[in-house]
Amino acid sequence: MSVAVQSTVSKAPLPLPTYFSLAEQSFSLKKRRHPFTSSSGSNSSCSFPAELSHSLPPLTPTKGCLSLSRVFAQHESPWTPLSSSLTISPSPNSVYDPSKHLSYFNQCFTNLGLVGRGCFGEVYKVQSKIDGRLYAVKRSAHRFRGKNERDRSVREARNHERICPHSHILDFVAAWEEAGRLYIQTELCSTSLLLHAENKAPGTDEPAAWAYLCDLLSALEHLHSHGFVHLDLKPANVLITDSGRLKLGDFGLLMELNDLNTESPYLKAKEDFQEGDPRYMAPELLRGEYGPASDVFSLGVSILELACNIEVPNGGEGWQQLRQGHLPSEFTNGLSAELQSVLRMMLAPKPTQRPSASELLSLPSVRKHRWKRRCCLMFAEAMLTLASLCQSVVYFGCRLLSPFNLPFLPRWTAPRPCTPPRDSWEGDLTLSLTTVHSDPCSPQDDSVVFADTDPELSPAFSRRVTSRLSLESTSTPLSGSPVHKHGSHVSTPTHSAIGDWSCHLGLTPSSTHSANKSQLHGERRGSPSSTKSTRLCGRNWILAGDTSPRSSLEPKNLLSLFEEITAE
Ligand SMILES: Nc1ncnc2c1ncn2[C@@H]1O[C@H](COP(=O)(O)OP(=O)(O)OP(=O)(O)O)[C@@H](O)[C@H]1O
Repeated sequence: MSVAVQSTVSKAPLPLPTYFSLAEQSFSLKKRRHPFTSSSGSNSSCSFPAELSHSLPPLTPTKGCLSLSRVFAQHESPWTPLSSSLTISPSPNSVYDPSKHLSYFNQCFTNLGLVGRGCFGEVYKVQSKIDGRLYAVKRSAHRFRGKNERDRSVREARNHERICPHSHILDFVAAWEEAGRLYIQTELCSTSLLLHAENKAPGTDEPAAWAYLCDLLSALEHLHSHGFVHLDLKPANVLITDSGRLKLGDFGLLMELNDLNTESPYLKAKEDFQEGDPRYMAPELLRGEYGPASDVFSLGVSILELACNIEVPNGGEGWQQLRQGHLPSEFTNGLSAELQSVLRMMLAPKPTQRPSASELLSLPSVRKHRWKRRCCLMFAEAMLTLASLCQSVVYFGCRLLSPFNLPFLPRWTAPRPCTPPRDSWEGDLTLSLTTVHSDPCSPQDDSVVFADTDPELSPAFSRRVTSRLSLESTSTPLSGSPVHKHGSHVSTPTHSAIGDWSCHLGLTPSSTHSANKSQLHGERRGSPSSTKSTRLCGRNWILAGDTSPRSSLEPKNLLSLFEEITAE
């Protein structure tokens, strides 16, 4: 059989995508990446591969001359709203005062820290000062160095805004430009599907793969039915909410199907269709053809990768074979015949042979799994809402009872802020003139963000990375189905507290998840506890080496407190 395969493959090799470099020739077991390097791995548009970005020494700060972006003042744009959500409504709802020497971001949000980084942007968890909710804000990694770079970022924001809301599409909130950078505000998720998959134990995970397939087919069906194609579908561009729901994001390459007939302002050349990640790229894109079937192919490759827990090749024989309709049997043999047959349909070499997203959703095998998936999500989301309610009731109950000094109630102290002591982007605009080092991809850039949060962390970059790792792991779920392993609701102000509560309710059995959260808070405040390790003891958090009684009321120990009272 392998002889037959080889002869077919060698007959008609496909042309390689223009941006192929450092091609990985065959399928291999999944590698773990550094969470704060580019999430897209070998995305061709990045200047260097993710693996290299953290092995190279950090760039030394430039002392001699100002970077080009600082010399040419045209990049120093004032705050400019880009989304209709900011231009139509009475935009910053009185929180923003343009006469103040503070950026829109700093006036309207509290920055709670870095949650991820891609080739083009850094993503921060923030709390809105307007509605108190938690959001993610993606800021371009550096000031625009030219029109093309700006166009690419603005296109992503405008594309995202054009999509009608859907339960499996990342919610867009707003976009604006300030000081030569683009900011996109979206709903906050836990992590990306890529990072989630990399934290899994090796081996196949078919139930999870069916769940991912159902969610992403729904997202594609929605996009395609509204006349759009994503053209960059891959696990790095999919996010997971705390309930485990998948959300398709990153609409930088989104195309409207009508754009073929009309004059598209952005994509014209054949090479423009090859901007996506070659590992997931449909073969017809190399000929400059695109359509909904290209997304179905990319989804097929993503599901193959996630189901078998493998790295898919970005070039060579393995890449060619996959585009000739040959699945890597050494990995797919462990999958059920049902899933293999769905994958075969999605990975058909000719776009006309591939079923559409809605046809796939109506297959009996998919319908069966979709029904189960809906039930799981409903349950997970109901539990999160319940946990949120319980938490609020207990919180307000304790606050009401605290004046009575009841012996079973812990002494009330104001909740400790979970924000860094200094707004990390404070002086974002003024810094542009005073800070000399400005390389977007170098770690020093983050010293602006994390400076003075912990004196121990400042001198050594490696420790700062540790800090960021713990930050990242607060939002990265552990192995297993995400449905049962996330803790908190995404967009309520009580996000982290709910997470701890749902941990008690069995939704988040990840001790490291919350442990890191605890560590994170310690590190951010620069308290002595930041260097102590945390461990889980029964239902209470103990700081190893910390023998002092916990005086503050924390949601983590409220449940055990109430259990003790009931027992008495
Ligand atoms: N809404 C969000 N909520 C939580 N985390 C997010 C969110 N958006 C992005 N992230 C995190 O930030 C990382 C980088 O984001 P993203 O991939 O959008 O950046 P990018 O520069 O566009 O990346 P790419 O290199 O794929 O173009 C993601 O992998 C994810 O871990």
